[in-house]
Amino acid sequence: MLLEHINEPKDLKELSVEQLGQLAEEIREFLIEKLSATGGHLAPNLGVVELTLALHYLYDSPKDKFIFDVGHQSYVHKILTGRKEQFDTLRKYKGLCGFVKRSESAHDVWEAGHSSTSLSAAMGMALARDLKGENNKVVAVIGDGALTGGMALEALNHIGHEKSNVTVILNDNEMSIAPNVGALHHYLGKIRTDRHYQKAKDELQQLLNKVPAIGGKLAKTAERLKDSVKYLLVNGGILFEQFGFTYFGPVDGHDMNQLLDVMEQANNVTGPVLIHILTVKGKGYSPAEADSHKWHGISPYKIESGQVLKAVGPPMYTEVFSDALMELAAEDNRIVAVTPAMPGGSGLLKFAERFPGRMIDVGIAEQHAATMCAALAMEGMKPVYAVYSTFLQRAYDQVVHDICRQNLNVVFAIDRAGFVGPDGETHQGVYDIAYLRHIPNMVLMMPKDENELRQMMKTAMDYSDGPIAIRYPRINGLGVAMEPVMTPIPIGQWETVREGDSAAIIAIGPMVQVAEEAAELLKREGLNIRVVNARFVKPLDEEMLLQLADEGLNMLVLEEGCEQGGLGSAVLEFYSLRNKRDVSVRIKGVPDVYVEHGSIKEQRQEIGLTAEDTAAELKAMLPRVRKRVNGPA
Ligand SMILES: Cc1ncc(C[n+]2csc(CCOP(=O)(O)OP(=O)(O)O)c2C)c(N)n1
Ligand SMILES: CC(=O)[C@@H](O)[C@H](O)COP(=O)(O)O
Ligand SMILES: [Mg+2]
Repeated sequence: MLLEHINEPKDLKELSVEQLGQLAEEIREFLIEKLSATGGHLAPNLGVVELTLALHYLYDSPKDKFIFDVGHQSYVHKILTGRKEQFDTLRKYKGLCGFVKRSESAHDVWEAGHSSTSLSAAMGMALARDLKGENNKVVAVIGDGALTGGMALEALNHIGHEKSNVTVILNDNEMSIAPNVGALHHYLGKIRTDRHYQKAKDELQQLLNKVPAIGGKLAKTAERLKDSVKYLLVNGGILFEQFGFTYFGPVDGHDMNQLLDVMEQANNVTGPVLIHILTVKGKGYSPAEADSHKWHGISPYKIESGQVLKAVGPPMYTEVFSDALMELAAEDNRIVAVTPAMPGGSGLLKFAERFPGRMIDVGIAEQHAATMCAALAMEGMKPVYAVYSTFLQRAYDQVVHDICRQNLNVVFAIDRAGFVGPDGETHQGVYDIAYLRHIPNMVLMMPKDENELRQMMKTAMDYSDGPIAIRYPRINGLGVAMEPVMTPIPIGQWETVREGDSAAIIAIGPMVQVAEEAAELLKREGLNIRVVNARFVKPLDEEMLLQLADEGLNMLVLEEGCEQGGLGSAVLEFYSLRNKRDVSVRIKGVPDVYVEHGSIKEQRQEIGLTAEDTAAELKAMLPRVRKRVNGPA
């Protein structure tokens, strides 16, 4: 076994190309075995084994800087840089991060999790290098999916302009998470299917050979035609060449010899270089090769059968959203679903099958998706922008400038709101309450359970006065009864789910259940805690807030979102703006920290968002309670 002797990149340098090939197979077996227990981004990593070996074989990390776009395909890099022993902790609490992580290794020079940032980072590092008079290599590895992200094209444009010494390795496996989309994808496809080019080129040559030697101008024209057509055919990377890059490729990204050869050639070129490699997502594990969409990010599985060990239970909120949307779309053909490259994760695959042409995947283009939805609404359609909370951060200006300011009736279906678990700090959906609620015309709501999500879907579809957003978490529902008819909820109306006169918890989303559990704990201590389902962040239920203040109840606002600017801030602002000085409000949410990977349960424990924490928080707020003398409360 070669892998056991590889503890840092220099251990690769003595290996032969054949040994590198053997090592690649050992790494594949390692990944398949380890991730069967931990889950993770298996397919992307199986596709970059040879590439990552070639990088560490040829270059000198960390002096030479490797920047992995998104970073979900950095497991091989981690194996080669001294972290293979930690793979049993991958994406677990306080364990190995599933993305590049500077605190883990000096070889991790740039972190991500969100797509399409690698080329901008590469430009910055190259510029710093040049200004400091240093001479290290800067290499960005970007996938064909990430290349559809606007930032990547902005950076490509700038790098070509600056003619910086940057090497871009385009890992083209024809997949984003789902099959990739876009004109660029089709362009790459043309280059990829070079056998057609090859055939055309050969036919052209044979044709020209048959033409009897013709003198004069015609001969010259024919020659020029042949050369320009040949150039175009041969040099599929014409687009990148026009951007100022020297294009190499397409290269078989699993052929060590080809990879090393082309990367050595590229090493001798000054200015921007783009190496286009063709890989297979999921290479070496047949279930992943057969369905790399499913195996992009996978739960633990049985290696032999490829059977995924999914926990059973009530439907995920995403599934409830998807079913409700299809029910509503069957009745309203204005409804169009828009996703930035997440049709699977956002639950839109069945919708796309059932309503052909009404599910639009724009690629990794959250900003474009938002403004396109604004225009769809402007023209009388009912766009449903399905997006993860964390990825909607990319489109903040478009939400303000194009959608809310023009007061357009876009429905935001914000998934992964709150803690997301294993993806950790780059993916936590804990900022959208803060970055949406202050925008004029926005309506923002969150259900306490899956049945209320259905009601909110109907509420949103019936609402036509401007933008409206529903946020829901990356968890299973509570298993509550689902009312067959979706009944809309009056906009801005909260709900008291538990009566009480000792204090009140104002909770949102899954925190309502936590609040009820805390109230149950405190009941044993003679406290009657009221629980309010603050299902609208905007508008607030002003009547209920004034009533709570009039009753003089101590209030604890409980939210799985940032405390600064969140629901609690909204409540405090409400009272302050009305000069209500004699109110007691405390906020319990996510403090000013990043919450790293682990399970959602562990993340709540770390932050103090459990029922026990909430009970303790409330007791600390209340004057010592005298035991009731006459019987239970
Ligand atoms: C801004 C943003 N939007 C969406 C995602 C979700 N996402 C993660 S990886 C990925 C696809 C990346 O495709 P590609 O770059 O081709 O890499 P591959 O997995 O094919 O190796 C997407 C859409 C993200 N991480 N960041
Ligand atoms: C790397 C990336 O951003 C996506 O693969 C993300 O991990 C998907 O998240 P879900 O697993 O919540 O769909
Ligand atoms: Mg890809």
